[in-house]
Amino acid sequence: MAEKKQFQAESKRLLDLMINSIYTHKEIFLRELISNASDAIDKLYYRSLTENLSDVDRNDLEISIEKAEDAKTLTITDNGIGMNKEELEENLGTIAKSGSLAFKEKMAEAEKQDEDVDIIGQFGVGFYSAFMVAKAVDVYSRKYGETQAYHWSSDASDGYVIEPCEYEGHGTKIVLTLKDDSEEEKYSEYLSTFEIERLISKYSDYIRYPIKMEVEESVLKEGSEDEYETKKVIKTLNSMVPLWKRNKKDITDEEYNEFYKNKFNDYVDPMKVIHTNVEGTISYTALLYIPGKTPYNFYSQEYEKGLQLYSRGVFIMDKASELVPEYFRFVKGLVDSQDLSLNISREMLQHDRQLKAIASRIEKKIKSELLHMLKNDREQYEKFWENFGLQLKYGVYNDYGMHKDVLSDLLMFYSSKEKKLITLDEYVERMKEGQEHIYYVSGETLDKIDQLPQCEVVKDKGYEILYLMDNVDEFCLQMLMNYKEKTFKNISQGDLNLESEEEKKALSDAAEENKALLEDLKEALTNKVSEVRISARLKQHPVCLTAAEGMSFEMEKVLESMPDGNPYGMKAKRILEINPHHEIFDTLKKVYALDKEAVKNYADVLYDQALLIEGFSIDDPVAFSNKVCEFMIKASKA
Ligand SMILES: Nc1ncnc2c1ncn2[C@@H]1O[C@H](COP(=O)(O)OP(=O)(O)OP(=O)(O)O)[C@@H](O)[C@H]1O
Repeated sequence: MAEKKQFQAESKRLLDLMINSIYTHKEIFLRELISNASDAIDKLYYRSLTENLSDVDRNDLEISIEKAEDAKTLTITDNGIGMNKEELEENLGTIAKSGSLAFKEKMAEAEKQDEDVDIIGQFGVGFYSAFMVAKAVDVYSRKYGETQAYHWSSDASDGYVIEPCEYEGHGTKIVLTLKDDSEEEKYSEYLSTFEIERLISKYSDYIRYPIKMEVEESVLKEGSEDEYETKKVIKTLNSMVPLWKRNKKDITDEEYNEFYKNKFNDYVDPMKVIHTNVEGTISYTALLYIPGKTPYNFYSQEYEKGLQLYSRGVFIMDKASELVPEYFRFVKGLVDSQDLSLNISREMLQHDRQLKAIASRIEKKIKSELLHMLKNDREQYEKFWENFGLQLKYGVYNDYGMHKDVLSDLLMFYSSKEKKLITLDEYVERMKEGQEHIYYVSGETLDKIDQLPQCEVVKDKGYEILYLMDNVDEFCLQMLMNYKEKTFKNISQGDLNLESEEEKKALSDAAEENKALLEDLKEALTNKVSEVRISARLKQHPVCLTAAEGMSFEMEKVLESMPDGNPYGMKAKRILEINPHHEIFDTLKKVYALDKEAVKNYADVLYDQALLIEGFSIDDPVAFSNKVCEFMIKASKA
């Protein structure tokens, strides 16, 4: 008796999840097993072409399904590449590829919340899904080119066994012993010819190898013209035409969507399907999808971009990353070209001229489809933006701004006007006459930004402001430098130059008159601010903090939040601005006239207030609170 082995810890947990699954779409197990079978045949066929294997004939490659009502077994057989002992162990005993951290975390989360729906849909758990419907699974396999076959078996509860066995030919046979029917679930349904045909046509119709099954058909009796008899015939259940090879107008949305979900392991319909046929110096078909939801690991290193690559319908490789640029890495799909060599390897992809040409056209196609969506279906584009906008902004910033021109028309930001998303083009279109800059300001949330004192004067002038909330936003605008010849201007930084000549004069007079006061305030805030000045941007609020040209506050905050902190202590140069029209300024003047020392406490409190408004923490909250109390007590005595 062969030794019983235990599943790797994660596999065991995944299995338990499957066995006890309440997932309503258990029927997907068949699609998963057929998809594995088809992959295995793909691998063999690919080898046969690249290695000239004479004993593999394309016409013999197939998947077959057998059912036995009495034994309650459903068997799926392929004559693909097969697995040897090590591969059985590695592929079926452990969650090899999916054994990633994110997967484990997600699983722990799902277990905690008793939620299996998400995890099954999101990860396309493949082989293990068999255990949703089977109480025992037997896998018989013989690897192509090897003589010994092996039998892997498990009833899931107690590990698995691998032992040598007899097996004719190469490939894999998977026997599922279905669970017993219960009140809630009728597993025996999966043994009905009608149900199997339905599942194959729903999920696996496009599989490029025949899926065969013996069925009973009523046929005319030999020699008779009206008498029928029931005969057993082998029927091919799938049409075998790859979806992307079919005529676009004959494909329904549902077919596109089902294909996407099956092939790219998603459980939500895609938001956009791009199916394009290009004929010319280089011919190809591309079937591209923009997912309807951000993949759970999209913004992590683990996410692998790329398209599946086919040559004349023969699968070459998964995730050919050269086919989509980094900023469109959310696009999933495949490319099939008759002009590509089957022998193309991953290393060669980068240098392949044809592939580069395809990639460049794909990039243009994606962009034009996105622009089309932006113009014709705003709601959908905004949804797209919420899902993947961040990636486009990174795209502008990365590679020293090399791709900014491709992306600038696709960008969106919230704006002060309606607190809605707008494009840069829309901003420029509705700029007021005489407006020179595209104004922006950064902050945590729309509401917080909208309250910023700095916004007042700009809004008063009737200028729109872009509200930036993502870390990358300012970097992205800095990289763009300008849009349609309008430069970007941070309203929290430097001079805004929005005053009339008259106002300018009044401000410089006030500065001149109060020079000593401003100097002493600055002195009181030594090492904290580089300047205290009369503000040209405040209307109602008493104070604000602005940054000198160069580094902005937002950039400082981003640096601080980096994993290695801000090692060189780079800080934005702080300027404390005081509103000369606010009562606090008169108070300062009065106090200063009576007691020059007394303004120091005012300086501290005003500075701390400005820090809080700007979203910084204050150095000494206790001192701040004590000083505010002191002022309150004094006020009550006055
Ligand atoms: N019929 C088969 N023939 C040969 N190898 C197989 C077969 N079924 C499964 N395998 C091997 O087992 C591995 C694990 O299969 P599983 O379905 O769990 O995941 P996957 O197919 O790699 O991923 P996913 O289902 O998420 O696309 C496969 O990658 C493949 O190497």
